[in-house]
Amino acid sequence: MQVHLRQEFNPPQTGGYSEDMIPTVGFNMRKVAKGNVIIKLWDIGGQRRFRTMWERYCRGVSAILYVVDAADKIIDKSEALSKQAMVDHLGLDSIEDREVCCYMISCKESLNIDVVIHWLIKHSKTAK
Ligand SMILES: Nc1nc2c(ncn2[C@@H]2O[C@H](COP(=O)(O)OP(=O)(O)OP(=O)(O)O)[C@@H](O)[C@H]2O)c(=O)[nH]1
Ligand SMILES: [Mg+2]
Repeated sequence: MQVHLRQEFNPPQTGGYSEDMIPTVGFNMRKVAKGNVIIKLWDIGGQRRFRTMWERYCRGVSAILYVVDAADKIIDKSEALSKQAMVDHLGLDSIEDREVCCYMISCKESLNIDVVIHWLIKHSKTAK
């Protein structure tokens, strides 16, 4: 899943939505309210056949968020890749033209999700 964040000041959409545990086809868009900030998230399909459309969704966004399965091993499972191993595998230390950070998260355990949201808000264009 790729989440592209764009900060806006539109009112949030009301009403609930269902979360499907199926691969993303095309994209999903959600607006999430956090304090007085509205975060507009674009969830883009990660399958190879969708990757040509990624660039289109990156224009003008505040942040690009890659959710990487720790080499098919997930943080809430004992065999997960360590954070440093993940950073090394992705070559994140060599990126110099933009701010990059890596968090180990678990959607299942709601681990570090709030930290990621806080980072996104702090680094959004209009927040500076
Ligand atoms: N244990 C565990 N499983 C997870 C976690 N997050 C997602 N999963 C599982 O991983 C599988 C894939 O999750 P998705 O959210 O569909 O993956 P995705 O990256 O959005 O995939 P695409 O939509 O194809 O890009 C599902 O079976 C989820 O239940 C997590 O934090 N822990
Ligand atoms: Mg998905």
